[in-house]
Amino acid sequence: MSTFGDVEIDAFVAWFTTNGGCVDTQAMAITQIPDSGRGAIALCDIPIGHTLFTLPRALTLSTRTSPLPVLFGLGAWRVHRLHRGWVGLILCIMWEDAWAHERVADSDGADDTDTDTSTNAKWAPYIRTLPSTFDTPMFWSAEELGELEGTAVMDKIGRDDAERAYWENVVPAIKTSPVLFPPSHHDKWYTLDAYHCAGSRILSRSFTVSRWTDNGEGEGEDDHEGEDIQAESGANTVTSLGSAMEIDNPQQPSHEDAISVSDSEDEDDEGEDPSDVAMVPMADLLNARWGSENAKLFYEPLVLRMTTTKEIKQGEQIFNTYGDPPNSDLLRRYGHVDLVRLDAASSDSACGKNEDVKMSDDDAGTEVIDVKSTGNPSDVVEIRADLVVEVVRGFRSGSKKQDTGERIEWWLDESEDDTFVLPTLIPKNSDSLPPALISLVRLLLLPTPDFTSARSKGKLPKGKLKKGDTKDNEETFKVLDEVLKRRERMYAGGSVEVCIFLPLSW
Ligand SMILES: C[S@@+](CC[C@H](N)C(=O)[O-])C[C@H]1O[C@@H](n2cnc3c(N)ncnc32)[C@H](O)[C@@H]1O
Repeated sequence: MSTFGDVEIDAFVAWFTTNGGCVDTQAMAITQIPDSGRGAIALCDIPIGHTLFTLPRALTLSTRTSPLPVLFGLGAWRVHRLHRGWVGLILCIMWEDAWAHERVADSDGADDTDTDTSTNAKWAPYIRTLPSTFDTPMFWSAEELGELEGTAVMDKIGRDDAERAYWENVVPAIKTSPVLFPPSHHDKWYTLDAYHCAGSRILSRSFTVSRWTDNGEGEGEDDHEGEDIQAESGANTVTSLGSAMEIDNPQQPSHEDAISVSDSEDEDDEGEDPSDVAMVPMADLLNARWGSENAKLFYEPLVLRMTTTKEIKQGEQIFNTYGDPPNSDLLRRYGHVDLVRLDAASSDSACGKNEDVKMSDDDAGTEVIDVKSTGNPSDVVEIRADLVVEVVRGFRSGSKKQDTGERIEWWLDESEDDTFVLPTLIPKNSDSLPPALISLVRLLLLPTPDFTSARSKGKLPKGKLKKGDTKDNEETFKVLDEVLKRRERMYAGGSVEVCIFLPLSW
């Protein structure tokens, strides 16, 4: 396979094919892509439905396939709570990393492929291709993070939770087994930095795949956006937003035990089975760009198959989807943002144009981009319900203020919306403000007798404005206007242009 002299990738491809993977080396190559690290390109025109590569399930790396949980002892694994969340897979990756590099050192610098395929360094050539530094906000200084104030990234970085799991679960676990985790490895391969690095590898590269069942359907496939079942029987798609599947690995008799490392009762808060999360070699070398997906990973009983979903011309990049998330998620998970041309004039539907954004030079010769005409069409503005409540409190007269608590309680019982999401690109002929937001504002503004009556009927105010120029509408608009202004002021990095259309009923 052409890798343009990338020796790490050459070793990886050799390992991949020796271990049952197949790549169409006439059709694709791995190369450096400007500003995106490595990526895959088409070596010839490739038709739709073409298999680019396949890999056996046993080549994916998860807590189901790694020998570590069994070697450590499944009971002890649970005692150290390594079966919850990502912490177990993080430890498996740190352990693979340690042995992938220490074994090379043991063999006087000569890479020993036989050793790599022995029990505890099976994924070594793959692990050596993975990044060990990241630009994601997890690694930003406090000052740099200040630039993200007001965005949805801030509440989702989760550094404190991650570090708690490291100190409470990982550190005590590695101290219990000097054979698996030699003390000489601790300061090099099991540091807090190494822990964050392994976590970031999972965040930016792991796949979520529904558990395989005999009838050819994945369990929980509705849990993940972007997973569509293909017409072809027995083929389900996998996205890089998620997890791994049941691994059939007859060479590892202990595997059945490993499955019990994590069962459905160990699902995390979002209902995901942590052992569904897996690293998928080769598939994770594909980059992504908004609206540009042209290949998808499908899972079949024995293999995972990367298949083209569009025609790809020679020289074009092969993109796998990350589900086209907003830039806040892209930055947090992958460390990059998507800037595509926004054609607001023809916004009948999502209106991004996915050609590359050209940069121009300013007077000082620095590359600049026109942020007004480029962006990510999936971007959103999140408005928390408590901001709405705060604004309404400022508007309401003293007598009405007393029952605000009751109104909020009723709202949460009935609608459960505590955050409202505004698209930054609004399709033509659609209401721009979320109906739930309008409903909440109207509820908070209702005169007390109307509130009492609405509650007795169990009917929240409608999520649209009344027809005509009523006082009710005027007040609702004042509140919405103030909410949007305050939300805008929360952004440290400047304002966001949100184009608000009046709801159709206005
Ligand atoms: C699944 S990996 C893809 C392979 C990766 N480029 C590599 O060199 O190993 C995802 C990472 O690739 C990079 N990436 C993917 N798509 C990108 C894009 N459109 N722009 C910039 N970086 C991108 C980001 O660093 C992201 O975390």
